[in-house]
Amino acid sequence: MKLKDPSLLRDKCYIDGSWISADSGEIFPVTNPANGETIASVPRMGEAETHRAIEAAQAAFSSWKDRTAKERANIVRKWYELIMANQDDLALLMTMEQGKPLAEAKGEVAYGASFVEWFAEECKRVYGDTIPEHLPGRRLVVTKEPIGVVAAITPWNFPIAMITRKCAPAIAAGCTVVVKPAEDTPLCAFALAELAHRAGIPKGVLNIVTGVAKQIGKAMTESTLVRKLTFTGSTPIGKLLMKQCADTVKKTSMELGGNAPFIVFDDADLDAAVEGAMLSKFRNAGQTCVCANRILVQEGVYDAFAEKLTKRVSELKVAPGTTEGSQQGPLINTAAATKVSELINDAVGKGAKTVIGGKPHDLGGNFFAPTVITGVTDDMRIFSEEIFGPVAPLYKFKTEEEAVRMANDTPFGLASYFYSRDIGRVWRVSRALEYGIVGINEGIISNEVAPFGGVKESGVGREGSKYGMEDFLEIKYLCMGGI
Ligand SMILES: NC(=O)C1=CN([C@@H]2O[C@H](COP(=O)(O)OP(=O)(O)OC[C@H]3O[C@@H](n4cnc5c(N)ncnc54)[C@H](OP(=O)(O)O)[C@@H]3O)[C@@H](O)[C@H]2O)C=CC1
Ligand SMILES: O=C(O)CCCC(=O)O
Repeated sequence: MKLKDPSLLRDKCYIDGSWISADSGEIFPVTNPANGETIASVPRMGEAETHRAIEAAQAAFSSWKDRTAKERANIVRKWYELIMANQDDLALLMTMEQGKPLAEAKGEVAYGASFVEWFAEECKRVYGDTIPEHLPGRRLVVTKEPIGVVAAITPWNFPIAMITRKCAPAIAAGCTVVVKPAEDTPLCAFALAELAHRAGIPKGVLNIVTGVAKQIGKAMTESTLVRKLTFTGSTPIGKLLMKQCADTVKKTSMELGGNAPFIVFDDADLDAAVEGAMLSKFRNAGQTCVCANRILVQEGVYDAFAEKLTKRVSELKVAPGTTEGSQQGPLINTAAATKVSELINDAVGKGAKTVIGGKPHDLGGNFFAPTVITGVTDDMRIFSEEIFGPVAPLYKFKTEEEAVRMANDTPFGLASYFYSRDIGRVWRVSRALEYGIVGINEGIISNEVAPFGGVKESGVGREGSKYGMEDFLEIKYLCMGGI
């Protein structure tokens, strides 16, 4: 891997401002999902090292929180500038360990950096309140304080943005953080730590620990020093971590699985809907929690939509992420490709029809052919499970009521999308969808200025936007008498 700045490729954990090996000296390999080759080996840490990282974060907390907001803002802003200055190297690291096409990886670096920029600005506006007194001679004041040591556990599908979306608000607010990145994508996390170090983020404020997920998660959740756990990943692990946090009553933020409906009504601009579906469905090879998971199309435009979508899907260039013009890289691992095949086979076995794709790509390995299947119904596994792959299943519906019922027929409630040009329907359906996010005539809803998060079993809390800061703050109420 040829980085412009080779020192961004780190293979040790970052604890208390130093690069550290596991106590045991054990390591595990990081592989390129496009060809299975080992890129680096990183420390296999466990409970003891995680507790030390938490202690370092606790030790750094009091002086970091006592800096003025402007001082913290300037340092975090510097971090943003360094991330953007190293966009090419970070993107290459990401493509090598995660697989997404280089152009998409560059986009994620900018997207990830946008949270750092936003929260550097936002931390100067953590305002409190005054409340009209309830009795004479009293003054009631509300202040907001950083919550303390934060533990963050992040997934492999956005190796930079999921870390910055958590760490930037936490650090800007005055918290200190211990991050456990996914085992598949630790190198981006280390590079972010290296840049944080160069930006002047003091030792102990940001720590990165890699290793045995269960042990690290145990140390993070049982520690009384950790006041908040923020997690992005699967719903079962999110539920497990929430349970583990109960004993020490930690505040939690959970960004969990989705099962996004993408509804196309008869009155939609069909070309716009196809473009929106391409973006929402095939971004990151379908491996996002906000990807369109069920495409519901009204009967009057079903065949036309299927035809137009299939044509666009046939044009997708599948290739290793480092190949010029690649639009879809490999899936993260063999298990992911196997699961996608199983969901398609189940649907086809129950009567669905593969229009294009439907099988592993000719490139072999973890590459999967971009797929459209029609005639999909709600008794198939694919209706209720997160696909996390490049498969567009098309369901047919007759009425608006039926579409809304199908859309809400899931325990998940993260992102939803619909295309319509009827203003009355736009308001009705927006209100009826039980989701944290609704994209209306829009396939990409993620950005740093808007609140990202779900309802039902998709999670708790919001990331990004002014609301994303609140999750790392505690309210303190001062009641002054004798005035
Ligand atoms: N909502 C979302 O954005 C995401 C959803 N998913 C969904 O989950 C499926 C499985 O993906 P997967 O990567 O296995 O998701 P996981 O939920 O298992 O992994 C997410 C993070 O949690 C960590 N983790 C796993 N088990 C524990 C534990 N017991 N204690 C503490 N941390 C733990 C992982 O570590 P490690 O990597 O070391 O195992 C990783 O850092 C996907 O196919 C997709 O459907 C996956 C990723 C993101
Ligand atoms: O899939 C996820 O893990 C959520 C990130 C997606 C996004 O920010 O758009």
